[in-house]
Amino acid sequence: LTGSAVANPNPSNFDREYLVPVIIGAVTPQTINMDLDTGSSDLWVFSNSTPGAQATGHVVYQPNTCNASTCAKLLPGETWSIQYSDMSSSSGIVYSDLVTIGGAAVSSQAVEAAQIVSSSFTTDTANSGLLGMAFSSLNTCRPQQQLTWFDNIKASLAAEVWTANLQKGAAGTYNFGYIDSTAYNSNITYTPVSTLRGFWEFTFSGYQLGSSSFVTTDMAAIADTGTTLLLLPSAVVESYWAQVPSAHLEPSLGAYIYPCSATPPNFTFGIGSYRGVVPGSYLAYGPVSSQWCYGGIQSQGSSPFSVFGDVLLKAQFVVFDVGNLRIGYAAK
Ligand SMILES: COc1ccc(CN)cc1O
Repeated sequence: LTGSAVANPNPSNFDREYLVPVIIGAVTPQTINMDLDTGSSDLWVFSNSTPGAQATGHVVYQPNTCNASTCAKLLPGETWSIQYSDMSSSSGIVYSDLVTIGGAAVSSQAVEAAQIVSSSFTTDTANSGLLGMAFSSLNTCRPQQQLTWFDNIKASLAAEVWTANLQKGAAGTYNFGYIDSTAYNSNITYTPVSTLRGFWEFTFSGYQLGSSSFVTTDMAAIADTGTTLLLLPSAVVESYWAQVPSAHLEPSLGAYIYPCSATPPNFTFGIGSYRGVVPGSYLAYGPVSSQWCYGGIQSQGSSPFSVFGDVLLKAQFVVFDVGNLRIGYAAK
């Protein structure tokens, strides 16, 4: 078994997130566009349990709890509640239902129906749920923790692996169970993943800012498709933006902005001896005014790891190798 699904950048703004059409339900299937998120492990959707004012503009999951084996089933007493690093949150109840992604189906997947969503979810009307693809240890369902879609399907797949091939301003692909050797043009460099924090956490071997020399230093990072930007230690971020005249940390935004007339420098990361290049044009996130643009590299703050978000991931072919607990990067 294998699967392949399209990854559509959020239509309105600057590749803020990538949405995947997910088919939920057997008796009355619904296609729900969801943000595949390697930084979390809950599969949750806007639903008929979400207050109307919070669900306006969203497709909502309507579980068909009919009386056959293929119907949705409420999991009695199960609830979930999650808060993300951007302080957004959601919570609700849990059903079991058929969930198909790119032709690969899980018959009894925990589908977490939202009863409450925070405002930034409500306003993001292109996104009707999150599809957690981190490790199941982070799943918030209680009292019985639930498995991610990938954990449920992995034994049926040709290989316990999936890949992300995101694109700048264009549709990309998530493939499940196989590696498409036509999708990249360098060898894939793998490095071990630590699951101790439940994320796709790994060590990268250093970085290069623009045309400066490569700084060799082991650093921790997570690969997070659910984070838009590239988050690095504040000292590195300061050095990066120092290369752009007039770029500065804007106190009112808590973020670096730079003159839209400038193109930011490239960012290169190391995985062992592999060098992954993020073109400067990928690090231009979008305008905050007619003159000033929001940088694609920002500080990781007090986080103990950097966050390789979409602005970096879209420049690479990325292999999430669950079977071997490793992550792979290749140029494309
Ligand atoms: C408000 O939108 C989101 C909040 C948090 C995540 C997960 N990092 C994904 C989102 O699309």
